[in-house]
Amino acid sequence: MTPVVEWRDVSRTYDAAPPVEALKPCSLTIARGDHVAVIGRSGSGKSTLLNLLGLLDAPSGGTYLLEGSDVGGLTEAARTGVRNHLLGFVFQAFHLLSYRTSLENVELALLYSGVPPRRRRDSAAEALTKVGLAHRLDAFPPTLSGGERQRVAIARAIVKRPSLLLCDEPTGSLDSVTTGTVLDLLDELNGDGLTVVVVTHEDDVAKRARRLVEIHDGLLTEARA
Ligand SMILES: Nc1ncnc2c1ncn2[C@@H]1O[C@H](COP(=O)(O)OP(=O)(O)OP(=O)(O)O)[C@@H](O)[C@H]1O
Repeated sequence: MTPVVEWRDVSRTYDAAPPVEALKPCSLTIARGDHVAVIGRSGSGKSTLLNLLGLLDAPSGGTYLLEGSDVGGLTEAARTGVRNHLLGFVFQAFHLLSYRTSLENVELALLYSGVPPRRRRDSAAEALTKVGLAHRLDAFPPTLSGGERQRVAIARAIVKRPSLLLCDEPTGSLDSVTTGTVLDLLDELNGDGLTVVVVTHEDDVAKRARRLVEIHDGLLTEARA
C-alpha cells in the first residue's frame, strides 16, 4: 500500500547569515494508520519538521511524496490546495472563532470544498458527535471548557476526512485530566484508521504513540518503532 508520507533525504536550511540547517537530510515513511510522536528539545527542529509535513513550508532538498504524489516542488498556491484537501491540523491554542458556534466553526472547514450547505451542516454535526459534543453544537467557544474547545478543533480537523492529522502540542493548554480525554480521543480516531502525527514535549503524550521519532539538532532518529 502507498504510504501516506514518504520522505527521501528531505532537508531544510534557513537562509540566514550564517545559514541554519534546521533539518538534516532525513528519510521517513509514515504508513496509513500510523500513530507517530515527534519529540525533541526546544530549537531541535520540531516546528520545521511539522511545517514541512504540513506543506506550510517547502524542503530545501530531497523528495516528499504525499499519498504517492511529489509535493516537494509545488508552488505555494498548489501546496495550499493539497494541504486543504489532505491534511488536518490541531494546534495547542485551538484557533476557534469565538463568535461562531461549534457547528459553524466545524462547517467553515468545508466552506471552500464545494460541499453543499446542507451536507456541510450534516458532516459538521457528525464530526462533533464523533468527538462527543453532539450536545454542544450551538455553543460558542468561550462557553466551552478547554478540553471541549480542543474537541471542536479536532472535529474541524477531521471533518474533511484528511489523510493525515498533524497535531502540534495538542494538550499543551490542558490540565492532566483533560489531557487524558483528548489523548483518548486521538487514540480512538487512530483506531478508526486515521494517521496521526503528534509533536510534543510531554512524555504522557509521546507514550500513547506507537512510533516515537526523536529530533536532535536537526537530526531525525527513530527512537521506538
Ligand atoms: N525562519 C528561520 N530562519 C532562521 N532560523 C530559523 C528559522 N526558523 C527556525 N530557525 C532555527 O531553526 C532551528 C529549529 O527551529 P524549530 O522552530 O524547528 O525548533 P523547535 O524544535 O520547534 O523549537 P521549539 O520547541 O522551541 O518550538 C532553531 O535553531 C531555530 O532558531
